[in-house]
Amino acid sequence: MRIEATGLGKRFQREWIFRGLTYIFEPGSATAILGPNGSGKSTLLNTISGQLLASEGALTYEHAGRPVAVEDVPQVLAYCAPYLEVIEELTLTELLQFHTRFKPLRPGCSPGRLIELMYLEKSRHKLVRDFSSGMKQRLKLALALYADSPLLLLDEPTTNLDRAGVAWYREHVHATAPGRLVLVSSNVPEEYDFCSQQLSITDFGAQAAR
Ligand SMILES: Nc1ncnc2c1ncn2[C@@H]1O[C@H](COP(=O)(O)OP(=O)(O)OP(=O)(O)O)[C@@H](O)[C@H]1O
Repeated sequence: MRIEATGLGKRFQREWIFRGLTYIFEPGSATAILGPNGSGKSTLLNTISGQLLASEGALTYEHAGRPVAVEDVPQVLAYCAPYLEVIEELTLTELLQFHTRFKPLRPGCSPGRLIELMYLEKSRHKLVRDFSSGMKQRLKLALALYADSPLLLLDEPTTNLDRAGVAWYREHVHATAPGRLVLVSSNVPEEYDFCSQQLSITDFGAQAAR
């Protein structure tokens, strides 16, 4: 997956959140999007994923040498973010069966295997609503990391995770990132230190856009 941003800008009403971003996200690369709270990292990820419309500039997507239309980006995208929820009325097993009908897991990974990888065997019949916040985050991360998708977006991936959870994230992001285009929005080095590229939003974010 390759994404090219040209003169990309986003504003809400009169407030520019970022402006003038020209950048190529190369296939197989991992990029950390860095910046303080409120600087526009999530807005940038949502714009790049096509969920928010850019206010100016252009985004082009390419996968396996073919252009991808913005409306087809959800099919190639796996996204984990604090503001994206899973269906809480289902048990873990039901949720995995439902979710993977639309977002298949990578070859060789089944819902049963994912439960083992998450160390959630004892909770397979528990309602997701009754998961702790850390269990829920591990579930959301596992669904994104192990999705069979060439584009992986992670927004503050260790939210709600304890030390063991952070170590789990690091192990599994290392296992699943290679070969995909990965963007990580973060302030925490241990979330993004595997990324070979860094993009500081303060270079084209709200301050720079004024
Ligand atoms: N839908 C919206 N309408 C108006 N303003 C918005 C909207 N979404 C975000 N903003 C504003 O855009 C700015 C950037 O927010 P954003 O969530 O992208 O920052 P962030 O860098 O991800 O922050 P954090 O690190 O705290 O998650 C903030 O000032 C926020 O209030």
